[in-house]
Order: sequence, then structure tokens, then C-alpha cells
Amino acid sequence: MIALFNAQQSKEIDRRIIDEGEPGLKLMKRAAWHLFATVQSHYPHAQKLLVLCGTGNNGGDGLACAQFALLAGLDVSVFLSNENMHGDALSCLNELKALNADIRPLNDLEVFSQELGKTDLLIDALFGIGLNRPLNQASVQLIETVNTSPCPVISADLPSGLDADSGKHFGCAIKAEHTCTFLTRKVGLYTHLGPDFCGQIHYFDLHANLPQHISPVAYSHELNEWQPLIPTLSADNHKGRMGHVLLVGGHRNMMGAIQLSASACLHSGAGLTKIISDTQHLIPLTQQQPELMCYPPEALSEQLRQSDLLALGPGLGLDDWSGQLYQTCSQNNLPKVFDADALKWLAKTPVFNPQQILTPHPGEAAVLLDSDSRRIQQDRVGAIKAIQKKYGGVVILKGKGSLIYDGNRLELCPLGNPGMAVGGMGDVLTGVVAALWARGMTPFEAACTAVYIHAAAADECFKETGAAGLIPSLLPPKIGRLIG
Ligand SMILES: NC(=O)C1=CN([C@@H]2O[C@H](COP(=O)(O)OP(=O)(O)OC[C@H]3O[C@@H](n4cnc5c(N)ncnc54)[C@H](OP(=O)(O)O)[C@@H]3O)[C@@H](O)[C@H]2O)[C@@H](O)CC1
Ligand SMILES: Nc1ncnc2c1ncn2[C@@H]1O[C@H](COP(=O)(O)OP(=O)(O)O)[C@@H](O)[C@H]1O
Ligand SMILES: [K+]
Repeated sequence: MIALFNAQQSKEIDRRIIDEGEPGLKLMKRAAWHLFATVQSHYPHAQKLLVLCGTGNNGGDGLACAQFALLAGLDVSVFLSNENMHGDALSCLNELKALNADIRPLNDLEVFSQELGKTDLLIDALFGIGLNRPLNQASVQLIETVNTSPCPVISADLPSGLDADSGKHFGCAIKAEHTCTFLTRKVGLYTHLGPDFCGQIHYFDLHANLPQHISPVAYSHELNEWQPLIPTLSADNHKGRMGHVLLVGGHRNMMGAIQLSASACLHSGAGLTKIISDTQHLIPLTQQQPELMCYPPEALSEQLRQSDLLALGPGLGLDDWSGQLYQTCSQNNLPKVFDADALKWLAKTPVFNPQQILTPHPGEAAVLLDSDSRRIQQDRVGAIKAIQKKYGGVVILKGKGSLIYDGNRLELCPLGNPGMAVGGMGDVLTGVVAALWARGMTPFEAACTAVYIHAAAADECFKETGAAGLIPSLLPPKIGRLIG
């Protein structure tokens, strides 16, 4: 398990550690040592180092790293955005000056660019957690120059330009091959654009005693921390104990959506997987998956009485047919998983219900909050909390760094890959969520376990097929194996 913090909490943790007697300069030197050790272990042949430093303590990390590199005999050039430094960063600057280091102002982009052309590795120490507003034109141009150069980058604490809280950038951000992050893992490294910019993340606690009473924004677990929570099977197991799931959707040309959910639900161990769909789909659905029990819309009320849990939305549609099914389902007291079009119906008449799991992607989250997906992505943590507050239950906000929130705990799943961005992938997740909840897990545990298993199955698949070959129908058997 790892804990993830935002910038304000990270600053507070820094401050507490220093207040308790650990000098800031010592922490800075340790951070710098880890930066330099990362240079040595990942770029052992780098001879010429360029260190890009801002005016804050992030720049201080860079200056202290430059000193270690210089003392180790590397050819080091430092570019300073501004000489206006203070505190520990100023001490590091003065120590470096005393070594007659090559320190230059960043006042000519052409000079910087030429130097970059001769460099083996760049250390990015321009901005860390102190970045708090959009970058000016000069910073944007500087970062774009770095990003268009073939020179590899190690970022100090976080890639400069990235927002430590949300994973958005403030105009642009440095694209690093490695990011060495200190004291706290910043949540923005793991969600939204963060993973695109950070490269490989290395965490260093700087041997400091982290204060325990600052609760993190989110936690992230390993897949194998969720798997043991899946109920085990007793020798005298029978299907009545494994949950009866009723899936509703698959209207008109969207039969595949409910088919994918149903296949995932079956492979996740549900005792009975039943479908309410268009009458014309009932035979093809059963022909393709004989384990399924498929019913026309007229059977809805009776099937609701005979089920443990309802999953509503994949391919449901937004016409009158869909509206009638939605009305009947929403008035029923069964625990419910809402996905896809069911979320759009829910947004029309919001109801607060603790016994539900909502699984929006950013576009659906925008509908639930009457917002737009760009705003959702810029503050995913804020968005999932707002959805949970408005609708209750457990919310899964899908996308890179999927979040799961129950009003108390926030989990971030770092697994998954861009090949998952294909129609039907979310329908598979719905089936897994429904099955695990129906099998007796708590809704939060079911949601988290389902998200991790779904993403891990997709990652396994990616290794075999690559991104283009990763299609949702390949996932259910892999999900079955991961569930065990
Ligand atoms: N404390 C410790 O012991 C440890 C700290 N550590 C390191 O310190 C880092 C935090 O340092 P920090 O707080 O000084 O902030 P930092 O990220 O360097 O930037 C602030 C500077 O940027 C400026 N600025 C902001 N936005 C801007 C913009 N858009 N465009 C232009 N300028 C902008 C801002 O200016 P101002 O807002 O004051 O005008 C200020 O000058 C942390 O990430 C880690 O690397 C580690 O060594 C571990 C031990
Ligand atoms: N770049 C990505 N990285 C990780 N996971 C992703 C990425 N893109 C999509 N996913 C995952 O793939 C699934 C897509 O779901 P969704 O958008 O609802 O698809 P659909 O509605 O077509 O079934 C979600 O679980 C989401 O988290
Ligand atoms: K940085």
C-alpha cells in the first residue's frame, strides 16, 4: 500500500519534519544525492550533465545534485532561471559557486538549446510542489525546447509544469524518463496526464520520520492486496451462494455492450447471470453464451424479484424503451450498479442512494455534475468527491489512474494502459463490479478489486497483443484467472 498526498499536504509534511529538528538543507542534500544516484544507475555513461534550476527549493535540489556530479568528475552546466534565491537553495548555489561551477542565467533560449544539444542528460529542477499558477510564455518555450530535444531527462520531485494535485499541466510540462520524488508521493504523478510526463517514478523518504496524523488524499494498493478479499469457495459451494446478477441494457445495435458485461460477470464467478434486453437479441445472446439466461423487457419485474443485484446501463439507450426500463429499475430496492446510459438517466433526476456503485468515465462524470469532461479531468479528485456527495454510494471515476471513492476512502489504481481506450472496455468492468458485489464483497471492496483486476487483465493482454489488438472480449477469461 502506498499513500498519495497533494502539494499542500506535502508542504505541511516538509514543514513538520523541519520543525521537529531535521534541517531543510540536510533533506535537500539527501534528495540531491538520490537524484545523482539515479543518474549513475540509469545513465552510467552520461558525461555531460545539464541542470535546469528554478528559484525555489526544487532548484536547490538541482544545485546540490550539480555539486555531487561535479565532485564525481562529470562535466556539469547549470542554467538558473533567476539568481533571486534564498534559504537552503541559496546555500547550495553559494557552495556551487565556490567550486567555480559553470553557472549561467537562462536569458537566451538559443544558448540553452545549443548547450542542450551537447548534453547527455538533463536534470529538471525548475519547479516542484511550489508551482501554483499558469506558466508564462518564457517558461512554456523553455519546456518545449527541452521536450523537442532528444536529451533524456530526470525530474526532481515532479516534472516541471505538472500540477502535483491533479496531474494536469500549467501550460505544458517536462517529459521525463525518470522522476525522483521526495518525502511524499504526489497524487498528480499517478493520475490524468501525470503518468505521461513522469516516466519511471522513484520514491525516496529521505530517511525522515513522516508525521502520521496528516491523512493522505488517496491510497494505492497492489493487486495482490485486493485479491484475498474475494470470498473463498467452500467445498459444498452452490450457485445460490455466488450471487444472482440481473443485467439490463443492450438495446438495438448495442447488444454487444450487455454481452460483454454478461461475459465478464460470468467469468467473475457470479452464480447466475441474467439479462433483460431487446426481444430480438435473446436468442443470439444465449447462442453465443449458453450459460446466460435472457429475458424480454416484460419479464423485468419478475426477474428483479429473483435477483440479488442489478447492473443497469451498458447499451441501454436513451429512448422511450430505455426510459421505461430505467424507471422500473430505479424504483426497485436492489443494490444497483449504474453505468453508461443509466448514468445519463440518473443525471436527469438525481437520487441519493448509498446502495449503489456508479461507474462513470470522465464524459459521464461531466453529465452527472452538469460540467464538461475537461474540467472533470483537471480535478479528478474533486469531481469524484462531488459525484459521491450528490449521489451517494461508491463511485468509480474511470480513466488513467482510475479512482474509487465511498465518501471516506479514496483509492487510486495505477494499473491499466492506453490500449484500453476502446468501446466496450467499460462494459466489461461493469460485469466484474456486479459479480464481485453480488458474491458478498462490500461495495467499496468490490469496486476496488474489480478495477484492479480489470486493469491487470488488460495489462496482461497488452503484453500479448499490443494496444491495437487489445479488445474487450479478450479480457473475461483473464479476469477469471485473476479472480481464481
Ligand atoms: N523543504 C524541504 O526541506 C525540501 C524540499 N524539497 C524540494 O523543494 C520543492 C518545493 O520547493 P518550493 O516550495 O520552494 O517550491 P518550488 O517548486 O521550488 O517552486 C517555487 C518557486 O517557483 C515560483 N513559481 C511558482 N509558480 C510559478 C510560475 N507559474 N511561473 C514562474 N514561477 C513560479 C515561485 O515563485 P513565487 O510564487 O514565490 O512568485 C517560487 O519561486 C519540492 O518540490 C522539492 O523538490 C526537497 O528537497 C525535500 C526537502
Ligand atoms: N489510458 C488509459 N489508461 C488506463 N485505463 C484506461 C485508459 N483508457 C481507458 N481506460 C480504462 O478503460 C475503460 C474504458 O471504459 P469506458 O470509457 O466506459 O468504455 P465503454 O463505455 O466503451 O465500455 C475504463 O475502465 C478505463 O479506466
Ligand atoms: K522538477
